[in-house]
Amino acid sequence: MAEERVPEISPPIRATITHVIFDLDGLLLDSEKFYTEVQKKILGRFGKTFDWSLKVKMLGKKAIESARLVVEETGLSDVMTPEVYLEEKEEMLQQLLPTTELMLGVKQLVSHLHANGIPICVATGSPASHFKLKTQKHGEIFSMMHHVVTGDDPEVKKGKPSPDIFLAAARRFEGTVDPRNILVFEDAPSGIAAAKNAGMSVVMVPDPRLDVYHLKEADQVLSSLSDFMPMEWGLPTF
Ligand SMILES: O=P(O)(O)OC[C@@H](O)CO
Ligand SMILES: [Mg+2]
Repeated sequence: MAEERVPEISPPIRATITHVIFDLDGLLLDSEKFYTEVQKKILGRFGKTFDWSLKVKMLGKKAIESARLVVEETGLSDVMTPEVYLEEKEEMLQQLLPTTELMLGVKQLVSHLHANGIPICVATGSPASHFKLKTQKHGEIFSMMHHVVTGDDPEVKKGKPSPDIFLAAARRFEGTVDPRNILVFEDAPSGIAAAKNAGMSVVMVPDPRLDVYHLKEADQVLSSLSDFMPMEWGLPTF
């Protein structure tokens, strides 16, 4: 008797994606650990600890917004302004950021989307000067990005969870792009909220230490970018 062939069943398409926006820190780059290290060192000098709950609030934010949060929430306001706090961090970051490595699956996914003509870009809360330092070893990957929007861009009035940065990133693609056709990749709760506020779909690749309640607004949650299935989003398959 001939063996019965079981037809392959494709998963339903979640959305029809034509354009992709990548977050940077903690998503494309393993750079959050450097910001954490520097924050711990500065706070340690004042006998303060830098805990995970504060780190979660800072993820994805513009540098000055993060600095304000640290200074206010750790009671440093009497000894330091957010601006001085940023300056304190800078020297150590200048040493650490150029050593930044890519996260798992980045090379494969970015190269795949680029090779298949899907317009891709970066939207990061961090400033342009830090983008340059962090990406200097990874020129090939970042040359595939159509554009980069950083947190100090004049169009980014408010950081994530405001949709400003993702709407600015969408405007800089060629032609008019409907936000419903844009997929954002993010690691931060504030970034998930920003993408949803911009009317976009969002795949979250969270730090495993994040509490599950932070994951619920994401359209999909993955352990790493290497688990992403383009077909589920109407994108060309690997
Ligand atoms: O928006 P991203 O690229 O995550 O960067 C902002 C912040 O998380 C850096 O500590
Ligand atoms: Mg991030």
